[in-house]
Order: sequence, then structure tokens, then C-alpha cells
Amino acid sequence: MRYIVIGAGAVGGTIGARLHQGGHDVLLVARGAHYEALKRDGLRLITPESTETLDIPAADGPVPARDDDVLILATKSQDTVSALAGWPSDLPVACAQNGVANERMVLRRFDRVYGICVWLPAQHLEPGVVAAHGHPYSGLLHVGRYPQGVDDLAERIAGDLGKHGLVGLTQTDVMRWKHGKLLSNLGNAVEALVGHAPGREKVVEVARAEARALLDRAGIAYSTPEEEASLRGHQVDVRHIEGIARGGGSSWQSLARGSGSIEADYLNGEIVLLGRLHGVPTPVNEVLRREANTFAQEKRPPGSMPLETLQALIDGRCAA
Ligand SMILES: NC(=O)C1=CN([C@@H]2O[C@H](COP(=O)(O)OP(=O)(O)OC[C@H]3O[C@@H](n4cnc5c(N)ncnc54)[C@H](OP(=O)(O)O)[C@@H]3O)[C@@H](O)[C@H]2O)C=CC1
Ligand SMILES: CC(C)(CO)C(=O)C(=O)O
Repeated sequence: MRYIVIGAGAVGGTIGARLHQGGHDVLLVARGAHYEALKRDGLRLITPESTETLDIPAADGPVPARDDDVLILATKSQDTVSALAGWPSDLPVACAQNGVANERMVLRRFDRVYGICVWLPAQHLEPGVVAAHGHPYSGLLHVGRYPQGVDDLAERIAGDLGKHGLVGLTQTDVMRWKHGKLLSNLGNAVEALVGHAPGREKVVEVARAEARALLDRAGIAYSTPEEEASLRGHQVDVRHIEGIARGGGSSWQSLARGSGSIEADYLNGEIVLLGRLHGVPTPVNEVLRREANTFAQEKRPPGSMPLETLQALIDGRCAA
């Protein structure tokens, strides 16, 4: 089997590197300066244990497909549709992404779709260089067929992911795990806006409570942090890699790179969408979605909004 990792950034780069180290055939798909660096110098993976430069083939777009290809999609959700353009729709696609919208978007064009719930703290440091902060494993990945079930390919993908540096598990209800992860990722926008300001956890908790109430009302199941933690256990302890200040999670990194877009429409925005579908107001997640998008569009630095400003915007919206 050949794993084609589309979007070989923080998560995709780490997954591609770990699969390659586990002895699998891997192709990394990237673009711009990152692609040029991968092609010229290989992928440098920095972990708490070691730094290795891996010679993994790279491409900057679709290549002639093989029967045994599996696409691992690891772009931000806003790039899902464009990143898959040109890839044959008879290939299986596994979405190693946050949020719960990707699998459905992909299923419009591809009939074999898998969800991967990704617990893998990682950072795309510069072109060609990725850091994965988990120790002793870089990440825990739950794999399942979308919308539900486990088939032979899901077993194979989980097994292959688990061969080197990652923990791969199958789940018959992978979207339940991804909804649990979505609740956790509602904090991404808060971190991107106010950084690690003391007291920010209160805002995050209000956003999560708003979302949990909505998921309950909509009858959507989600894994709990306790369930997740009991599986993750000590397998993915986040270590500060010497000499690398982590900064923040994936949304924080989008702002730090000045990429002009952020995943908020698919994280807090997923709650806003669901609220609209069910006629339930979601003022807290609405403000977080809107402000994160504004920050990204205006290329404002991460963490530069005072917590008091964010709190006042939320209070104002809740009172309206
Ligand atoms: N980083 C983390 O710690 C974690 C992230 N996640 C989730 O994983 C997913 C990926 O996040 P992350 O790895 O952080 O994101 P990154 O931005 O680091 O990586 C995504 C990569 O996809 C590339 N890309 C986008 N469109 C295309 C395209 N058409 N062709 C080729 N490459 C493309 C981007 O290129 P460019 O830079 O040019 O846009 C970027 O290099 C997200 O859903 C995120 O929420 C989940 C758990 C942890
Ligand atoms: C919080 C974290 C790192 C968990 O893996 C994540 O999901 C993200 O950065 O988006």
C-alpha cells in the first residue's frame, strides 16, 4: 500500500514521517516553499527523542494513481475540497483533520471515506521542518469508516499508523470521537485570539458548555475528555522540545504564519451552523468564529487581543 499524505504540514508531515519510519511507501504532497524544501532536503522531523531528516518522495499535486494508494488528507478543513481536486475518486480517503465536516465534504466525490480523530500536538516550523511534541508517542489516532463501522482497510490503516511512533486504534464510532475532539478544539480560537492569558479557560469552558448543550439537544453523541484521557493515558505526554517554543495549537499557528485563513468556520463555526439548523442561539461560538476570521483576514498576530476585549464582545453578544 502507498500512503499519499495530502497537506504534509504539522500533522501530515508527522504522520507521513512515522509511516515512512514504519517501513511504508509514502508520498508527501505539499506546495510552495515547503514542497521545494521537501524535494531538495527531505523532511526534518523533530521529536523530544531525536531529530531526523527523512528522504521521502514529494509531489506538488496529483500523480498517476496506483491501485494500492490510500489518500491521507491532512490539510486544514477550509482546504479540503481544493486539495482533493484532480485525485481519482475511486481512491480511499482518510481525513486526519479536526472538525466533523471533512468526511461529509469528501463523501460527495469519493465513496470510500474514513475519519481519523487526531490527538497529535505538532508544529510546522519552517519549510521542510516539522516538530511533534508528543512523548513517548507523537500522537494517538482513532480510525474508523465514515459514517460508522470498521472494515479491513480501517484496521490496516490503524495498524500501519501504530508501527512507529504513533498509537493507532480503530473505533466503530469514529465521529463520536471526532465530536468529542471538536469540543476540545473550541478553545483553538480563544488561544489564537488571546494567547495564554490567565483566565482564558473560563471563556473556553463557556464555549464548550454552549456546544455540549446543543449536541445533547441535537442527539449527537460525543466522547468525553475522561474517556479520551483513559485511552491516551501516558502515551502522548506533551513535552517541550528543548530550543523550540511551541507557541500554540493549529489555529494559533495559522495566525503566526499570517496565512490569511483559519479553521474557525469548521470548529466554532460548526457549532454555529448546528445552532442555526436547530434554532438554538450560539452567541459565544459566534463571536469566537467571527473574531478569529477577522484576525486571520487582517493578518493580526496571535494572542494580541486582550482577554477583557474578548470577554466584552461575548458579554455584548449574549446580552443582545
Ligand atoms: N497542528 C496540530 O497540533 C494539530 C492539528 N490538527 C488538525 O490537523 C489538520 C491539519 O493541521 P496542521 O497540520 O496543523 O496544518 P498545517 O497548516 O501545518 O498543514 C496543512 C498543510 O496543508 C497544505 N495544503 C493546503 N492545501 C494544499 C493543497 N491544495 N496542496 C498541497 N498542500 C496543501 C498547507 O500548505 P500552506 O501552508 O501553503 O497553506 C499546509 O502545509 C487540521 O484539521 C488541524 O485542525 C489536529 C491535531 C493537532
Ligand atoms: C490541541 C491540539 C494540539 C491537540 O492535539 C489540537 O488539536 C490543535 O492544535 O488543533
